[in-house]
Order: sequence, then structure tokens, then C-alpha cells
Amino acid sequence: MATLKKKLQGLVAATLTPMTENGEINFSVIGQYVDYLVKEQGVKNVFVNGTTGEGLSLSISERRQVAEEWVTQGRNKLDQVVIHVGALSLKESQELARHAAEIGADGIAVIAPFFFKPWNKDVLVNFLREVAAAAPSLPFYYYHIPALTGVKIRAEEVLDGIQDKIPSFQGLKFSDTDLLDFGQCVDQNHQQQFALLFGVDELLSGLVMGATGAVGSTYNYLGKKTNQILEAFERKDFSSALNYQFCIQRFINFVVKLGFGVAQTKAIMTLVSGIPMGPPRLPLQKATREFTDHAAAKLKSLDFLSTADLKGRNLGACI
Ligand SMILES: CC(=O)N[C@@H]([C@@H](O)[C@H](O)[C@H](O)CO)[C@@H](O)CC(=O)C(=O)O
Repeated sequence: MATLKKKLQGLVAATLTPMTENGEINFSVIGQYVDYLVKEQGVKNVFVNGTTGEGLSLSISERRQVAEEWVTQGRNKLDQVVIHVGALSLKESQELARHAAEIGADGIAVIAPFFFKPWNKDVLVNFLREVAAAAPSLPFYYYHIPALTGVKIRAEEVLDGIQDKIPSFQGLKFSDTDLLDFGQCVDQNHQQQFALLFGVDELLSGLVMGATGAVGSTYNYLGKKTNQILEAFERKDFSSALNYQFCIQRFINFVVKLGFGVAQTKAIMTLVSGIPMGPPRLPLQKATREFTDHAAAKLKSLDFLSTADLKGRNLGACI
């Protein structure tokens, strides 16, 4: 049985994996990264080695070391450290799951295998069950991200009866925009026993539909702003929640048009936090100087960046 833990809720930062210019992992800044999330962004949960963390581009040994560093540095500072342990090889995934349990992580998550793909719900759940069984004491989350895995089995189908197969099942990270599917997951979750975490940073729609929390890349540097959405939603001030959402979207929409992914997230995080995230690993390509300059200008115009070097306050600023 999974150890009873407080339900994962609120914002969860999908962490980046800091790298040196030579492409090695820069473990030395993870402690600083933890402090930044907690103190500057008000984010106390992390999702490590996922999409944003380039988990699938790291070796197994690197994934173990990154997980270990987050757990160590996060001790007594972070509420929960969830480790993504998905891999194409079931054995590797099980090894990572066991390791997460040994180091004292708070949960594990797994994506659908995406080379040889499960062709139906039962096959997918069998795969997930085998991984979960390697760390039965850890809360288990299914990481649904069909656009990247190509596995289009609906999340509501996966959830149906899943706890009978996976006793440690604790929730879903829903990285998709199909609100019918997400709504069905919420509707099924009658006893509210599962954490249903929205994985797309246009968060308000997920909250309205019943998300209990959210995992995302932008919470690394817009956590404080996004927490304002959660707070307004909590006090039923929907108009303010929408204003905060639109304000954040002005930035997301801007960078999406420039071409936005993990490399660009690394550049933005470096800019906003001052912590060097370095380049991504191939096949991803480092963000261009042009992208970083445009993103910096937009962040300043929205007052998302330190105003110390601002000459005058922009009237369109989101504060
Ligand atoms: C495909 C992707 O990278 N999605 C991001 C989002 O946070 C995304 O950057 C955001 O919604 C941008 O609109 C997260 O869901 C990724 C994530 O949670 C992870 O790193 O595991």
C-alpha cells in the first residue's frame, strides 16, 4: 500500500535540468533552484525528469542523480518531490521507481511507452502496474501527454477501475487540451480520492472543470503570478482569476508565436531567476539570442521581470 500522503495540490513546477555549456548536468545549482521556487515563486512541489526536465534525454544514471539531488536539496523545504520514471524499457522504469522509493521521493509518475505503443487501455494499465509494483509504497501518477507519446487512449478510460489494478494509484497529470476527457476524469473521481493535475498552463479552464492542482513549465518563473489565479479562484473572484489568466497568456502566446519549448523555457528561466539553466541536450537546440531578447522585452513590458532596470512603468503592465 502507498504511504498515506497529503494530496498533491496547488502548483507543481515541472523542473528544468540545469546543464553546463558542455552538456553535463549542473548539479551545483539545484539547491539554489529549490530556494528560488519556494521563496520567489511560492511553489513548493516539483515534478522532476519530466518533459521540461528532458528526462527521456538523460541516461538512467543521470536520472537517478538528478532525482537524488532534488530530494536532498528539497528536504524540509519542498512539500512534495515527484519523480517521472517513465521509460521505453519496463526494466529501466522499474529500476527508477525502486530508486525513487529508496531516496525518499514523494511519488512517481509514468508516461505511456511511445515506441512500441500499448494498443488498448488494458495493455497500458498492465505496463503502468508493473512499474508501480516496483515501488508499491509510493503514490503513483499516470502522466497523460498524448501529443508527445502518440498514445491517444483517453485518460477517463485509463482511470476507470485503475485502483483495483494499481493500489498505489494516486492521480493523473493531464497534459492535454481535451476538456471533455478531463471533465470525465473529474466526474469519475466521486470520492475525490485522486489528485487531478492539469498539465497545460492555461490553467483556469482546468480549475473550472475541477482540477485539484497543476503541473507546468511556466510555474518555474511565473509561479507567483499563477498563484494569484488559484487564490482568486478559491475566493470565487472569477473576474480577477480571468484577468490574471489573460495577463499570463499574453506572455505565453507571445513566446509560442516565436517558437516555444524546453530550450526556450531554459532561456527564460535563466533570465528571470538569474540561475544558469544552460543549453538543452540534442536533439533540442539552444534558444536563439533573438528569442531571448524578445522574451526579455515582453517580460519587462508585463512587469514580469525585475523592474530595477526599467526606465518607466508600462501602462499595459500586469501587476
Ligand atoms: C508539452 C509541454 O512541455 N508541456 C508543459 C506545459 O507546462 C507547457 O509548457 C505550457 O502549457 C505552455 O503552454 C508541461 O505540461 C510539461 C510538464 O509538465 C513536464 O515537464 O513534465
